[in-house]
Amino acid sequence: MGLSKIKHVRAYTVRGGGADYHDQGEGHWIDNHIATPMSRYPEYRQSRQSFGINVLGTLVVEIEAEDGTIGFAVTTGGEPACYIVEKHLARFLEGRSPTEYEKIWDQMYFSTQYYGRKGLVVNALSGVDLALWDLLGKLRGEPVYHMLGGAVRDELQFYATGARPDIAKELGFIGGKMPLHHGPAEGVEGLKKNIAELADMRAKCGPDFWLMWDCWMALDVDYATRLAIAAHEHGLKWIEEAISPDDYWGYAELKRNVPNGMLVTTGEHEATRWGFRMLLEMDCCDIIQPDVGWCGGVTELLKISALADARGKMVVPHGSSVYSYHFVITRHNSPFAEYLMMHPGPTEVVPMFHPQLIGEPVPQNGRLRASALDNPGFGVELNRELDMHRPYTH
Ligand SMILES: C[C@H](O)[C@H](O)CC(=O)C(=O)O
Ligand SMILES: [Mg+2]
Repeated sequence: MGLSKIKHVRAYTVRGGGADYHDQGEGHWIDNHIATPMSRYPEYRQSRQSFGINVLGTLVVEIEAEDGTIGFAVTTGGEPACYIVEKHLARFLEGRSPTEYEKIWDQMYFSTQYYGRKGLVVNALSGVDLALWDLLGKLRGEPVYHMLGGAVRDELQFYATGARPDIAKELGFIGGKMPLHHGPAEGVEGLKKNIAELADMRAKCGPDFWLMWDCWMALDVDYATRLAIAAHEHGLKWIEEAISPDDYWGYAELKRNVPNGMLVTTGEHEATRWGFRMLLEMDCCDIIQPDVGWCGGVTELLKISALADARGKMVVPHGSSVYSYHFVITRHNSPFAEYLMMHPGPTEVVPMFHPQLIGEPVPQNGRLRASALDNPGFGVELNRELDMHRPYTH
Protein backbone atom coordinates (compact mmCIF):
# COMPACT_ATOMS: atom_id res chain seq x y z
CA MET A 1 0.00 0.00 0.00
CA GLY A 2 1.38 3.44 -0.92
CA LEU A 3 1.77 6.42 1.38
CA SER A 4 -0.94 9.00 1.70
CA LYS A 5 -0.89 11.45 -1.24
CA ILE A 6 -0.29 15.18 -1.04
CA LYS A 7 -3.51 17.12 -0.60
CA HIS A 8 -2.45 20.72 -0.17
CA VAL A 9 0.59 23.04 -0.21
CA ARG A 10 0.49 26.37 1.69
CA ALA A 11 3.04 29.18 2.11
CA TYR A 12 3.26 31.76 4.90
CA THR A 13 5.55 34.59 5.99
CA VAL A 14 6.79 35.30 9.51
CA ARG A 15 8.94 38.18 10.80
CA GLY A 16 11.47 38.33 13.62
CA GLY A 17 14.51 36.04 13.37
CA GLY A 18 14.19 32.33 12.71
CA ALA A 19 15.16 31.24 9.19
CA ASP A 20 15.67 34.88 8.20
CA TYR A 21 18.34 35.09 10.88
CA HIS A 22 19.37 38.61 9.84
CA ASP A 23 15.92 39.86 10.91
CA GLN A 24 17.01 40.58 14.50
CA GLY A 25 16.41 43.42 16.93
CA GLU A 26 18.63 46.47 17.41
CA GLY A 27 22.10 45.99 18.92
CA HIS A 28 22.50 42.38 17.74
CA TRP A 29 26.11 41.45 16.87
CA ILE A 30 24.94 40.26 13.41
CA ASP A 31 24.08 43.84 12.42
CA ASN A 32 27.04 45.74 13.83
CA HIS A 33 29.33 47.29 11.19
CA ILE A 34 29.91 44.08 9.24
CA ALA A 35 31.69 44.43 5.89
CA THR A 36 29.39 43.81 2.91
CA PRO A 37 29.35 44.65 -0.81
CA MET A 38 27.30 47.73 0.22
CA SER A 39 30.00 49.01 2.61
CA ARG A 40 31.40 51.15 -0.21
CA TYR A 41 28.47 53.47 0.58
CA PRO A 42 29.13 55.08 4.00
CA GLU A 43 25.40 55.38 4.68
CA TYR A 44 24.98 51.57 4.52
CA ARG A 45 28.16 50.67 6.43
CA GLN A 46 27.05 50.57 10.04
CA SER A 47 23.99 48.33 9.68
CA ARG A 48 23.11 45.64 7.15
CA GLN A 49 19.44 46.18 7.91
CA SER A 50 19.90 49.72 6.54
CA PHE A 51 20.27 48.34 3.00
CA GLY A 52 17.53 45.75 3.48
CA ILE A 53 19.30 42.50 4.43
CA ASN A 54 16.17 41.43 6.35
CA VAL A 55 13.63 42.68 3.84
CA LEU A 56 12.31 39.24 2.84
CA GLY A 57 11.56 37.59 6.19
CA THR A 58 10.95 33.89 6.67
CA LEU A 59 9.05 31.62 4.29
CA VAL A 60 7.11 28.76 5.93
CA VAL A 61 6.01 25.95 3.61
CA GLU A 62 3.41 23.45 4.80
CA ILE A 63 2.53 20.30 2.88
CA GLU A 64 -0.53 18.41 4.04
CA ALA A 65 -1.17 14.79 3.11
CA GLU A 66 -4.62 13.28 2.59
CA ASP A 67 -4.44 11.60 6.01
CA GLY A 68 -3.93 15.00 7.69
CA THR A 69 -0.17 14.61 8.34
CA ILE A 70 1.66 17.92 7.82
CA GLY A 71 5.29 18.36 6.82
CA PHE A 72 6.79 21.84 7.01
CA ALA A 73 10.02 23.77 6.55
CA VAL A 74 11.30 27.31 7.03
CA THR A 75 13.77 29.24 4.90
CA THR A 76 14.37 32.80 3.75
CA GLY A 77 12.05 34.21 1.08
CA GLY A 78 9.03 35.91 2.64
CA GLU A 79 6.11 37.15 0.56
CA PRO A 80 7.61 36.87 -2.95
CA ALA A 81 8.55 33.25 -2.23
CA CYS A 82 4.97 32.62 -1.03
CA TYR A 83 3.73 33.72 -4.44
CA ILE A 84 6.09 31.31 -6.23
CA VAL A 85 5.14 28.39 -3.96
CA GLU A 86 1.37 28.92 -4.10
CA LYS A 87 0.96 30.06 -7.69
CA HIS A 88 3.64 28.01 -9.44
CA LEU A 89 5.27 25.15 -7.47
CA ALA A 90 2.22 23.71 -5.63
CA ARG A 91 0.85 22.20 -8.86
CA PHE A 92 3.80 19.77 -9.04
CA LEU A 93 2.96 18.27 -5.63
CA GLU A 94 -0.78 18.14 -5.11
CA GLY A 95 -2.25 14.72 -5.93
CA ARG A 96 1.23 13.13 -6.01
CA SER A 97 2.94 10.75 -3.63
CA PRO A 98 5.59 12.37 -1.38
CA THR A 99 7.94 9.53 -2.40
CA GLU A 100 8.29 11.19 -5.83
CA TYR A 101 10.69 13.89 -4.61
CA GLU A 102 13.10 13.46 -7.55
CA LYS A 103 10.42 14.07 -10.20
CA ILE A 104 8.87 16.87 -8.14
CA TRP A 105 12.28 18.59 -7.80
CA ASP A 106 12.96 18.25 -11.51
CA GLN A 107 9.58 19.74 -12.43
CA MET A 108 9.92 22.61 -9.92
CA TYR A 109 13.39 23.47 -11.22
CA PHE A 110 12.81 23.20 -14.96
CA SER A 111 9.39 24.90 -14.91
CA THR A 112 10.97 27.96 -13.22
CA GLN A 113 14.30 27.87 -15.03
CA TYR A 114 13.38 30.78 -17.32
CA TYR A 115 13.14 33.12 -14.32
CA GLY A 116 14.85 31.09 -11.60
CA ARG A 117 18.09 29.04 -11.37
CA LYS A 118 19.42 30.80 -8.24
CA GLY A 119 18.38 33.13 -5.44
CA LEU A 120 14.77 33.64 -4.38
CA VAL A 121 13.22 31.03 -6.69
CA VAL A 122 15.62 28.32 -5.54
CA ASN A 123 15.04 29.39 -1.91
CA ALA A 124 11.31 28.80 -2.47
CA LEU A 125 11.98 25.48 -4.21
CA SER A 126 14.32 24.47 -1.35
CA GLY A 127 11.63 25.25 1.22
CA VAL A 128 9.19 23.00 -0.63
CA ASP A 129 11.78 20.22 -0.94
CA LEU A 130 12.59 20.36 2.80
CA ALA A 131 8.89 20.34 3.73
CA LEU A 132 8.46 17.31 1.46
CA TRP A 133 11.26 15.40 3.23
CA ASP A 134 9.73 16.38 6.57
CA LEU A 135 6.35 15.03 5.43
CA LEU A 136 7.90 11.82 4.10
CA GLY A 137 9.68 11.26 7.42
CA LYS A 138 6.54 11.95 9.41
CA LEU A 139 4.48 9.57 7.24
CA ARG A 140 7.11 6.83 7.51
CA GLY A 141 7.84 7.51 11.20
CA GLU A 142 11.53 7.98 10.38
CA PRO A 143 13.99 10.84 10.92
CA VAL A 144 15.31 12.39 7.72
CA TYR A 145 18.87 11.32 8.51
CA HIS A 146 17.79 7.65 8.42
CA MET A 147 16.31 8.20 4.96
CA LEU A 148 19.61 9.78 3.82
CA GLY A 149 21.58 6.66 4.70
CA GLY A 150 21.95 6.85 8.49
CA ALA A 151 24.57 8.37 10.78
CA VAL A 152 28.23 7.81 9.93
CA ARG A 153 29.28 8.98 13.42
CA ASP A 154 27.68 9.15 16.86
CA GLU A 155 27.63 12.90 17.20
CA LEU A 156 27.98 16.21 15.40
CA GLN A 157 30.84 18.54 16.24
CA PHE A 158 30.36 22.27 15.76
CA TYR A 159 32.28 25.44 15.17
CA ALA A 160 30.45 28.63 16.15
CA THR A 161 29.86 31.77 14.10
CA GLY A 162 29.65 35.00 16.07
CA ALA A 163 31.55 38.04 17.25
CA ARG A 164 32.99 36.27 20.35
CA PRO A 165 35.10 33.22 19.47
CA ASP A 166 36.66 33.48 22.95
CA ILE A 167 33.24 32.73 24.47
CA ALA A 168 32.57 30.07 21.83
CA LYS A 169 35.75 28.34 23.01
CA GLU A 170 34.53 28.37 26.62
CA LEU A 171 31.22 26.92 25.42
CA GLY A 172 33.02 23.90 23.93
CA PHE A 173 33.06 24.70 20.20
CA ILE A 174 35.98 23.58 18.03
CA GLY A 175 36.42 26.98 16.41
CA GLY A 176 35.03 30.48 16.04
CA LYS A 177 34.19 32.28 12.81
CA MET A 178 34.04 36.04 13.15
CA PRO A 179 32.37 38.58 10.94
CA LEU A 180 34.89 40.80 9.14
CA HIS A 181 34.12 44.34 10.23
CA HIS A 182 35.97 46.54 7.74
CA GLY A 183 35.96 46.36 3.94
CA PRO A 184 38.16 47.81 1.18
CA ALA A 185 36.42 51.22 1.30
CA GLU A 186 37.84 51.74 4.79
CA GLY A 187 41.36 51.55 3.36
CA VAL A 188 44.58 50.56 5.10
CA GLU A 189 43.21 51.84 8.43
CA GLY A 190 40.32 49.37 8.17
CA LEU A 191 42.65 46.55 7.17
CA LYS A 192 44.83 47.26 10.23
CA LYS A 193 41.74 47.25 12.46
CA ASN A 194 40.71 43.85 11.05
CA ILE A 195 44.15 42.41 11.76
CA ALA A 196 44.20 43.92 15.25
CA GLU A 197 40.83 42.24 16.02
CA LEU A 198 42.19 38.90 14.83
CA ALA A 199 45.40 39.31 16.85
CA ASP A 200 43.36 40.17 19.94
CA MET A 201 41.12 37.12 19.46
CA ARG A 202 44.16 34.90 18.92
CA ALA A 203 45.65 36.15 22.19
CA LYS A 204 42.33 35.43 23.98
CA CYS A 205 41.80 31.98 22.43
CA GLY A 206 45.34 30.58 22.49
CA PRO A 207 47.33 29.11 19.60
CA ASP A 208 45.27 26.04 18.69
CA PHE A 209 41.65 27.19 18.57
CA TRP A 210 40.34 27.57 14.99
CA LEU A 211 39.72 31.17 14.01
CA MET A 212 38.05 32.03 10.72
CA TRP A 213 36.75 35.13 8.97
CA ASP A 214 33.40 35.47 7.24
CA CYS A 215 33.78 38.23 4.65
CA TRP A 216 30.19 38.10 3.32
CA MET A 217 31.15 38.89 -0.34
CA ALA A 218 32.63 42.27 0.70
CA LEU A 219 36.16 42.16 -0.74
CA ASP A 220 38.06 42.09 -4.02
CA VAL A 221 40.87 39.67 -4.85
CA ASP A 222 43.62 42.19 -4.09
CA TYR A 223 42.25 43.15 -0.66
CA ALA A 224 41.42 39.54 0.23
CA THR A 225 44.95 38.47 -0.70
CA ARG A 226 46.55 41.22 1.41
CA LEU A 227 44.23 40.39 4.31
CA ALA A 228 44.99 36.66 4.08
CA ILE A 229 48.76 37.24 3.99
CA ALA A 230 48.62 39.58 7.01
CA ALA A 231 46.30 37.15 8.87
CA HIS A 232 48.56 34.15 8.37
CA GLU A 233 50.86 34.92 11.31
CA HIS A 234 47.76 34.95 13.55
CA GLY A 235 46.77 31.48 12.38
CA LEU A 236 43.61 32.26 10.40
CA LYS A 237 42.20 28.84 9.43
CA TRP A 238 39.97 29.96 6.59
CA ILE A 239 38.82 33.02 4.71
CA GLU A 240 35.13 32.68 3.82
CA GLU A 241 33.09 34.14 0.97
CA ALA A 242 35.70 36.81 0.37
CA ILE A 243 34.40 38.04 -2.99
CA SER A 244 31.26 38.04 -5.17
CA PRO A 245 29.72 34.57 -5.62
CA ASP A 246 29.63 35.23 -9.38
CA ASP A 247 33.40 35.74 -9.59
CA TYR A 248 34.54 32.11 -10.01
CA TRP A 249 37.74 33.37 -11.67
CA GLY A 250 38.49 35.60 -8.67
CA TYR A 251 38.02 32.69 -6.25
CA ALA A 252 40.40 30.52 -8.29
CA GLU A 253 42.97 33.35 -8.16
CA LEU A 254 42.47 33.90 -4.43
CA LYS A 255 42.93 30.19 -3.73
CA ARG A 256 46.27 30.36 -5.56
CA ASN A 257 47.25 33.51 -3.64
CA VAL A 258 46.54 32.64 0.01
CA PRO A 259 49.41 31.42 2.20
CA ASN A 260 50.02 27.65 2.32
CA GLY A 261 47.73 25.97 4.82
CA MET A 262 45.05 28.67 4.83
CA LEU A 263 41.72 27.46 3.41
CA VAL A 264 39.41 29.32 1.05
CA THR A 265 35.72 28.55 1.62
CA THR A 266 32.57 29.69 -0.14
CA GLY A 267 29.19 28.64 -1.53
CA GLU A 268 26.48 29.79 0.89
CA HIS A 269 25.00 31.96 -1.89
CA GLU A 270 25.57 29.35 -4.62
CA ALA A 271 22.83 27.01 -5.80
CA THR A 272 22.30 23.66 -7.52
CA ARG A 273 24.72 21.00 -8.80
CA TRP A 274 25.57 23.26 -11.76
CA GLY A 275 26.66 26.22 -9.61
CA PHE A 276 28.75 24.01 -7.34
CA ARG A 277 30.24 22.23 -10.34
CA MET A 278 31.69 25.61 -11.38
CA LEU A 279 33.24 26.13 -7.92
CA LEU A 280 34.69 22.62 -7.91
CA GLU A 281 35.92 22.40 -11.50
CA MET A 282 37.48 25.85 -11.40
CA ASP A 283 39.22 24.94 -8.11
CA CYS A 284 37.74 27.97 -6.36
CA CYS A 285 37.90 26.72 -2.77
CA ASP A 286 38.82 24.04 -0.27
CA ILE A 287 35.44 23.69 1.46
CA ILE A 288 32.02 24.25 -0.09
CA GLN A 289 29.30 25.66 2.17
CA PRO A 290 25.86 25.16 0.55
CA ASP A 291 22.87 26.34 2.55
CA VAL A 292 20.31 23.54 2.33
CA GLY A 293 17.47 26.08 2.46
CA TRP A 294 18.90 28.01 -0.50
CA CYS A 295 20.84 25.56 -2.71
CA GLY A 296 17.89 23.40 -3.78
CA GLY A 297 17.00 21.48 -0.61
CA VAL A 298 18.17 18.06 0.55
CA THR A 299 17.42 16.44 -2.81
CA GLU A 300 19.95 18.75 -4.50
CA LEU A 301 22.44 18.81 -1.62
CA LEU A 302 22.91 15.05 -2.02
CA LYS A 303 24.04 15.62 -5.61
CA ILE A 304 26.25 18.60 -4.73
CA SER A 305 27.86 16.59 -1.95
CA ALA A 306 28.59 13.63 -4.24
CA LEU A 307 30.33 15.97 -6.71
CA ALA A 308 32.47 17.36 -3.89
CA ASP A 309 33.22 13.92 -2.46
CA ALA A 310 34.55 12.68 -5.79
CA ARG A 311 36.97 15.61 -5.76
CA GLY A 312 38.06 15.08 -2.16
CA LYS A 313 36.40 18.30 -0.98
CA MET A 314 34.56 18.89 2.27
CA VAL A 315 30.94 20.04 2.43
CA VAL A 316 30.22 22.09 5.55
CA PRO A 317 26.74 23.53 5.06
CA HIS A 318 25.95 27.09 6.00
CA GLY A 319 23.78 27.49 9.14
CA SER A 320 20.29 26.04 8.61
CA SER A 321 19.83 24.31 11.96
CA VAL A 322 18.13 20.88 11.77
CA TYR A 323 18.04 20.98 7.98
CA SER A 324 21.86 20.84 7.99
CA TYR A 325 22.23 18.56 11.00
CA HIS A 326 20.24 15.70 9.42
CA PHE A 327 22.52 15.89 6.39
CA VAL A 328 25.92 16.39 8.04
CA ILE A 329 25.54 13.36 10.32
CA THR A 330 25.20 11.13 7.22
CA ARG A 331 28.30 12.22 5.28
CA HIS A 332 31.99 11.42 5.74
CA ASN A 333 33.00 14.50 3.78
CA SER A 334 31.03 16.71 6.22
CA PRO A 335 33.13 16.17 9.33
CA PHE A 336 31.76 19.10 11.33
CA ALA A 337 28.86 21.57 11.25
CA GLU A 338 28.24 25.28 11.70
CA TYR A 339 26.33 26.64 14.67
CA LEU A 340 25.31 30.26 14.05
CA MET A 341 25.16 32.05 17.42
CA MET A 342 21.86 33.89 17.43
CA HIS A 343 22.18 35.22 20.97
CA PRO A 344 22.63 39.01 20.58
CA GLY A 345 25.88 39.05 22.64
CA PRO A 346 26.62 36.39 21.49
CA THR A 347 27.35 34.85 24.87
CA GLU A 348 24.89 31.94 25.14
CA VAL A 349 23.85 28.94 23.09
CA VAL A 350 20.26 29.45 21.94
CA PRO A 351 18.23 27.64 19.23
CA MET A 352 19.42 28.93 15.83
CA PHE A 353 15.93 29.33 14.33
CA HIS A 354 14.21 30.56 17.50
CA PRO A 355 11.29 31.28 17.84
CA GLN A 356 10.00 29.41 14.79
CA LEU A 357 10.81 25.80 15.64
CA ILE A 358 9.62 23.83 18.66
CA GLY A 359 12.02 21.14 19.85
CA GLU A 360 15.03 22.52 17.94
CA PRO A 361 18.14 20.77 19.32
CA VAL A 362 21.16 22.87 20.32
CA PRO A 363 24.79 21.84 20.74
CA GLN A 364 25.93 21.02 24.24
CA ASN A 365 29.62 21.54 24.86
CA GLY A 366 29.92 22.06 21.08
CA ARG A 367 28.39 18.67 20.28
CA LEU A 368 25.08 17.02 19.49
CA ARG A 369 24.36 13.29 19.75
CA ALA A 370 22.80 11.67 16.65
CA SER A 371 20.04 10.45 18.96
CA ALA A 372 18.93 14.10 19.41
CA LEU A 373 17.73 13.86 15.78
CA ASP A 374 15.63 10.74 16.26
CA ASN A 375 12.13 12.18 15.92
CA PRO A 376 10.30 11.69 12.58
CA GLY A 377 11.01 14.09 9.71
CA PHE A 378 13.36 16.90 10.74
CA GLY A 379 12.20 16.28 14.30
CA VAL A 380 10.76 19.73 14.98
CA GLU A 381 7.33 21.32 15.02
CA LEU A 382 6.24 24.74 13.83
CA ASN A 383 5.54 27.27 16.58
CA ARG A 384 1.89 27.99 15.82
CA GLU A 385 1.74 30.84 18.29
CA LEU A 386 3.65 33.00 15.82
CA ASP A 387 1.91 35.66 13.79
CA MET A 388 1.96 33.86 10.40
CA HIS A 389 0.53 35.49 7.31
CA ARG A 390 -0.64 33.67 4.15
CA PRO A 391 -0.55 36.37 1.46
CA TYR A 392 -1.64 34.17 -1.50
CA THR A 393 -3.86 31.13 -1.97
CA HIS A 394 -4.53 28.80 -4.87
C1 LIG B 1 28.27 36.50 9.94
C2 LIG B 1 27.98 36.56 8.47
O1 LIG B 1 28.15 37.85 7.99
C3 LIG B 1 26.58 36.09 8.11
O2 LIG B 1 25.63 36.85 8.79
C4 LIG B 1 26.37 34.61 8.42
C5 LIG B 1 27.20 33.75 7.54
O3 LIG B 1 27.55 34.10 6.43
C6 LIG B 1 27.62 32.43 8.01
O4 LIG B 1 27.13 31.97 9.04
O5 LIG B 1 28.43 31.82 7.34
MG1 LIG C 1 29.22 32.81 5.68
